[in-house]
Amino acid sequence: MGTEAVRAVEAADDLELVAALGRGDDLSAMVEAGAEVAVELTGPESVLTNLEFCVRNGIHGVVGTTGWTPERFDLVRGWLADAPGTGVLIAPNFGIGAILSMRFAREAARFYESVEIVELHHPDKADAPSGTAVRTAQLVAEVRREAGLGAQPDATSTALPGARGADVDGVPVHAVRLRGLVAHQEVLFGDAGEVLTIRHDSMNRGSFMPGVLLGVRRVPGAPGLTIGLEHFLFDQPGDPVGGRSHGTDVE
Ligand SMILES: NC(=O)C1=CN([C@@H]2O[C@H](COP(=O)(O)OP(=O)(O)OC[C@H]3O[C@@H](n4cnc5c(N)ncnc54)[C@H](OP(=O)(O)O)[C@@H]3O)[C@@H](O)[C@H]2O)C=CC1
Ligand SMILES: O=C(O)C1=N[C@H](C(=O)O)C[C@H](O)C1
Repeated sequence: MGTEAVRAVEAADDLELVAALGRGDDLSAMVEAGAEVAVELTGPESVLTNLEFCVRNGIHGVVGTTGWTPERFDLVRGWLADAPGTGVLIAPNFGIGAILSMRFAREAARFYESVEIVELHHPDKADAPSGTAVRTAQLVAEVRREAGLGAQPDATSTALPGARGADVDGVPVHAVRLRGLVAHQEVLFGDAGEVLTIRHDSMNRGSFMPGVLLGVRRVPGAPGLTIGLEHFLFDQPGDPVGGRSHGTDVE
């Protein structure tokens, strides 16, 4: 992802690549190079150190690294509270189709008694379930709560550990790791006599780059923490998903 992002920024006429850092490189190289925005694509074990450095130095952050928890988001909010004017976008998925599929899942959620998510990725992925699946489950669960839908039907009384997936906000999420895959997700909705499947496939990492570039262009104008690229994609006035006020959390 980092290699693709470097290529994408270099190819963009309106952006300038001033630094490209890898493991072990001195983060202060970003400050010395005058970086305005940093794109963070490493792993769950290093993202916090890198992002804290950026925020403390007034460098806006576009973060694709996954493995986030509510406690980790709170840490970022704490740093940003001391850095008014600095923006951080944390995007569980930069793929336009993935963001659309999350939106479609939100739309469908109130109509179905059952919902489960299957995410499928390459076996080099560190975190499970994927950030996208966690985010999708949370969005679906929020809509189910608002619609007054209760717990899902499930008569399972005996199961091997993991057989019913991870419980994310009441939504079972199943993670497949398979050589040959890139990044894929199915959201399965079920009700009496019908099943709706919303599937998205990322065929290569280049597919994430338009979203990365959108984040880089937009984050300087969005102080505070923004979770989800949809807030930059769907920001027409009156749009309930994208409407945002600058300087506050947007999730
Ligand atoms: N939001 C989105 O749309 C997407 C998000 N992702 C997420 O982005 C992250 C990266 O994915 P991917 O590129 O596939 O993973 P890779 O493992 O292929 O690449 C991660 C890179 O980060 C480097 N790295 C590790 N630690 C540090 C550090 N402290 N400082 C600088 N570089 C470091 C690694 O170096 P080394 O080779 O030495 O280990 C490696 O080159 C993951 O969290 C993944 O889930 C991925 C795809 C899309
Ligand atoms: O690690 C990956 O590859 C991906 N990670 C992100 C996630 O965890 O959702 C986005 C995409 O699925 C690819």
